[in-house]
Amino acid sequence: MERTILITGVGKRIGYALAKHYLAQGHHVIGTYRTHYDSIEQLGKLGASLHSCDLTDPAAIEALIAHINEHHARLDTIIHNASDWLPDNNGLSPGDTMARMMQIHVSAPYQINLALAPLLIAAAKTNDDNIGASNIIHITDYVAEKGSKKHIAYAASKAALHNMTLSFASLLAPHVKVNSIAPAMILFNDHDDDAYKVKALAKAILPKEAGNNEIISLIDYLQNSHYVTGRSYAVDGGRQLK
Ligand SMILES: NC(=O)C1=CN([C@@H]2O[C@H](COP(=O)(O)OP(=O)(O)OC[C@H]3O[C@@H](n4cnc5c(N)ncnc54)[C@H](OP(=O)(O)O)[C@@H]3O)[C@@H](O)[C@H]2O)C=CC1
Ligand SMILES: Nc1nc2c(c(=O)[nH]1)N=C([C@H](O)[C@@H](O)CO)CN2
Repeated sequence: MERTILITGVGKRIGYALAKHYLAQGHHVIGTYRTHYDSIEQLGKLGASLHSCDLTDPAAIEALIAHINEHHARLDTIIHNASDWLPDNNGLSPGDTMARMMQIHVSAPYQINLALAPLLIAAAKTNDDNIGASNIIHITDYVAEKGSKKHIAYAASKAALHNMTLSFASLLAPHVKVNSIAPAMILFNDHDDDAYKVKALAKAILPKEAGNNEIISLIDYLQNSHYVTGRSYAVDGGRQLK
């Protein structure tokens, strides 16, 4: 079935891979971005609807919501991917650090989910099996359950994002499923040196950089399910067993 899928943070890495995957499958992708990379041009040429939206800007969030409600007849899936992996020693005050993490990872998804839920419900009802036919996916992090000594505010905000999975799953049943995906070592960053990579890989009993497809395959499964909701799906190489 052809879906309309909203993905936040499509400019690079996992969000970009998700957008390309669903465009290649013939779905309609609505992508938000902050920085206008060449990748945004590429996604536009592939047919994506693209919106500049800094999730720390309330006016930009309101404009995104208004545009989607006015210009998109249906919405089947929201993937909250956009994220800022801010360490606590980032130069901002602790108050500003926590406020930024909660804004991007909690407040923005909260506003978007509440405003666009009617579209998700309406889309689900167009399906023969309309139970659990639409989806919200919150991409959290393994550290939401474990904590992090160097990313305290980030980890707390991802834990709050998972708590919203529980609340929205109850609120939007039976037509909309709401699930978390809690990744660990999916993609290194360009600035990661060999020492960091060795240390990071050693944290899991499956020591590998998992890659985008681990997330893509799980989202494909969640979208096609009609029975899984209110849960977190770990993609972490068995870190809890180390
Ligand atoms: N990569 C990994 O190994 C892991 C990833 N995750 C989670 O998976 C998801 C994707 O990860 P990854 O692709 O590595 O993420 P990145 O940090 O590489 O990119 C995140 C995206 O979010 C955007 N973004 C950041 N801040 C804002 C903002 N204020 N407003 C709007 N957009 C913003 C970025 O835009 P811009 O390009 O402008 O910065 C970028 O497109 C994230 O939720 C992340 O927390 C969790 C654990 C491990
Ligand atoms: N927004 C982001 N969140 C996270 C990233 C990232 O690059 N962007 N990376 C990680 C690490 O891979 C970490 O899981 C390694 O243990 C975590 N979150």
